[in-house]
Amino acid sequence: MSPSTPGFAGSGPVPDSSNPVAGAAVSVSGLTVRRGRDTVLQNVDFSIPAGRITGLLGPSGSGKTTLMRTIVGVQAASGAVQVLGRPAGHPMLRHLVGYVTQSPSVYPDLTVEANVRYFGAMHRKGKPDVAEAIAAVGLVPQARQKAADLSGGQLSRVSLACALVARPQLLVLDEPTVGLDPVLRADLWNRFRSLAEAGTTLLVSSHVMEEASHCHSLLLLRGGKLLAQLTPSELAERGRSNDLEQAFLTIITEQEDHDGGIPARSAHSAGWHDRRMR
Ligand SMILES: Nc1ncnc2c1ncn2[C@@H]1O[C@H](COP(=O)(O)OP(=O)(O)OP(=O)(O)O)[C@@H](O)[C@H]1O
Repeated sequence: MSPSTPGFAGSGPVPDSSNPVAGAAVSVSGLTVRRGRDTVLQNVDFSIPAGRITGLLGPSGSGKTTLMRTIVGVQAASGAVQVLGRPAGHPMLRHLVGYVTQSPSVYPDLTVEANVRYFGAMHRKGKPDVAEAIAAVGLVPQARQKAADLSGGQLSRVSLACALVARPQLLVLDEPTVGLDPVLRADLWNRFRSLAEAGTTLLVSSHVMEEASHCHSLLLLRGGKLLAQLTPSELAERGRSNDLEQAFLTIITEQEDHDGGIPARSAHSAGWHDRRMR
């Protein structure tokens, strides 16, 4: 949800997120995305359970953003992508799906409150919803400040509030915790958990493997392919380590060996460590 995604603007009744959709919120089958000459997602199949937090994890360039863009309906793709029972990008989904991009898209000349009010108005949300969304992201003290005067982490949280105010059934968050200190990061994960408990489905990308432990289910992407969909404890078991980053690297290495005996270049050339250093 951002000014750069006008497709999400609109009016009309917004279903409350306390009314969970039964079964899968998203199902993807045979998804392939080509960008230019490159195949950036290759024959991907998975489903995302409703009312759960699904983590989308993978090294830089593995296709996380492309996959999220496909789910929210702004990326051309082949294959089938069903979102809340409708094809991705269906006009009815505009009121049901919130998308927070990696780069915060807010109006710099408006205050935090005015930004959130603007997006709330598109979904017929009033003052209490605006106040709740701002409180949820810990920006009450900054509510009257112009967005232009905020830090990078605060700006990201304004974007998140602009999505939360609509109370979407599916919330797609591209690296929402980047640039946040550990306390705010923990606060946000608590908020995500509460949203899921109230029935919202969350798809959250991250490059910080420790964050995987906050998710109910994980999608592990590597080079445009889905390596696995599993729970954090299954990841630890399959990767033979309680360090989830190490466990993922083990799975990557095994996959490369399986795919043709590629030398175990994964740990450092996977982009994973570079990514963590950002
Ligand atoms: N506009 C574009 N045109 C062509 N290729 C693109 C375009 N945008 C991204 N790609 C390529 O698609 C692949 C997947 O990119 P994507 O942004 O989805 O990865 P990501 O996992 O989200 O990366 P990051 O974690 O760095 O944001 C990359 O190889 C990237 O170079």
